[in-house]
Amino acid sequence: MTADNAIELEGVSVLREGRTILGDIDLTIPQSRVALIGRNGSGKSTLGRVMKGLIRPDVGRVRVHGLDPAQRSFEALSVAGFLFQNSDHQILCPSVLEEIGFGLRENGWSRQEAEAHSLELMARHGIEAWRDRAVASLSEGQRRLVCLLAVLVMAPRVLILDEPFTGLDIPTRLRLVAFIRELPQQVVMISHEPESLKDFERVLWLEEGRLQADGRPTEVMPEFLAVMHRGSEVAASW
Ligand SMILES: Nc1ncnc2c1ncn2[C@@H]1O[C@H](COP(=O)(O)OP(=O)(O)OP(=O)(O)O)[C@@H](O)[C@H]1O
Repeated sequence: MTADNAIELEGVSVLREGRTILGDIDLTIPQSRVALIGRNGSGKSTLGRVMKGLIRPDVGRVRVHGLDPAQRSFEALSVAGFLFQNSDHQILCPSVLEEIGFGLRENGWSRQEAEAHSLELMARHGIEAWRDRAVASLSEGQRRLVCLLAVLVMAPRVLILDEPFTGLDIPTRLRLVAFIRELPQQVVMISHEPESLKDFERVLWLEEGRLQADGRPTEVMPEFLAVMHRGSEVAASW
């Protein structure tokens, strides 16, 4: 079955060096706000990358709004946008305007068209004055916003955000939370911060590449936090 407004995974496994990084994941995600939580190394980024098509599963099938995200067509490549945890992994161009228009240029838009479209998006977010600034001269929070706009300019139907709040101060984080709240896209967010998940409809908790729990934040978060705090007590008793 394929739904054109949901992310679907059927029997998805990812294996590396003889280890199961993701094991037999079955999911249908029609909700518009979904969080991936879990301890370090539990497979969250891998699952996000599978949804974006950056990793092809060794076993199983993925469909994002009806498309295989690992297909090389423009439609399939742009169905989901991925915001990397570290903006240095995403930034490819020297200036802000070039960075935001890069994906459009790659997809055959002329420089003029890409710049006009990018500037319009920048103006909507009040940063058109940054057009010629070197991306390297921006703060981490500003770079995160540029990366987010470089993803949004492609008009993806789904946004996958890998720990977008890491390293941001409280005001910048709150601005980003508000920004994400208003997005019309379906959002899948990897986050360790319970505070940022208040608006979320569904939380998927991964443990060692498998689904440990799946439900509303009020159902999943108390148990998750209790287990994580027990983990820290074990660490403290070493
Ligand atoms: N290419 C690879 N080769 C071997 N092992 C890998 C590879 N990619 C990921 N892994 C392993 O898969 C596991 C899951 O990694 P992943 O980055 O998905 O976890 P995560 O939950 O996002 O972790 P974190 O919270 O630390 O970012 C880790 O043990 C990691 O070492």
